[in-house]
Amino acid sequence: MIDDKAFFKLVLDTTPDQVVVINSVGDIVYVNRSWQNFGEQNDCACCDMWEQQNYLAECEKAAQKGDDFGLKAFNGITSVISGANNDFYLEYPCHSEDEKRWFMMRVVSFNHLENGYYAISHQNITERKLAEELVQKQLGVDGLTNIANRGYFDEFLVKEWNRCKRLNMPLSLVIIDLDDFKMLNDTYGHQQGDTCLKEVANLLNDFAKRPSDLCARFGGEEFVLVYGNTNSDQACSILYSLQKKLSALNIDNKHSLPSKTLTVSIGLTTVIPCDNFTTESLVKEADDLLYKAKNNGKNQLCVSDLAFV
Ligand SMILES: Nc1nc2c(ncn2[C@@H]2O[C@H](COP(=O)(O)OP(=O)(O)OP(=O)(O)O)[C@@H](O)[C@H]2O)c(=O)[nH]1
Repeated sequence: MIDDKAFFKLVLDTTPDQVVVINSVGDIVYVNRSWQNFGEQNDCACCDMWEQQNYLAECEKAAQKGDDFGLKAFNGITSVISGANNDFYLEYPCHSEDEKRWFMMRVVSFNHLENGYYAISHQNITERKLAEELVQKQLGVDGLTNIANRGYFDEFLVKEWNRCKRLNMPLSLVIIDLDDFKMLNDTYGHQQGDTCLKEVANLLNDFAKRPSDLCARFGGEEFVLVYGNTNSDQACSILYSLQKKLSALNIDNKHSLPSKTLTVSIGLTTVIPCDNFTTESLVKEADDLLYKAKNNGKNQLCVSDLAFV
């Protein structure tokens, strides 16, 4: 039986997973070779000079900067240290400038010479996550917000267009763009920006309840709403209550000009589908109205009713 410290250290250095061991107050007491390599290649505070670092303090720092995953990691690790949980798993994004990456953190406790220790391993799960993203895309779901994606919207709009054309009913199309979203990203960080997009998407999705309605992410910080069998007045009244609910969310965007909290600009157009129009011209009209709203100072709704033209 081998009982040699150097031997086991070498064994731990063979794993591609980044392993770090902390004590019960979060001080790092051991890291393997993969951990050190990752730190050197990625400029990570916690991997560099690891002997002087406290893992929990690094998670807390990340959480204070608005990193949700930092907070989740902190809570998960402390739950294992306190004995509330036997172990803890967390899948989290760790994208670099030029590469999408995800990792799974796994925390397990063990005792050595009557002291409690916690082995935290980080496994690269990017391949699986990319495969999941691809499946989601094929299913028509936007990976970040979990609402419909652009591809699903394109198909839905054509179907709803044809149905409304057959039944001679109005169809309303709305394009919503978050105001000064770049500022929000720049002020609070990209991750906070992602959280904001998810919050807004959830809210908008609540305003697409009927089978003939759809809320989708059009791209970036733009969303679309389709309302079959809905005239301009009806769509406007939905959008006024949507604007109220959005402003009640009170999402900070302190450097934005229209307001210190997040606002949106909206283009709404309504048409009774016929051969004079196409789905493309409908989208273009809503987009033109959106840009009119932006140019008029943002935080407003611009409307055109083509149903009676
Ligand atoms: N966090 C995050 N940001 C995104 C995402 N998609 C697009 N963005 C950002 O959205 C910002 C859009 O910037 P702009 O097109 O200048 O628009 P804006 O700052 O909202 O300005 P206006 O439209 O004129 O009000 C860019 O900084 C993009 O990086 C995303 O998925 N997550």
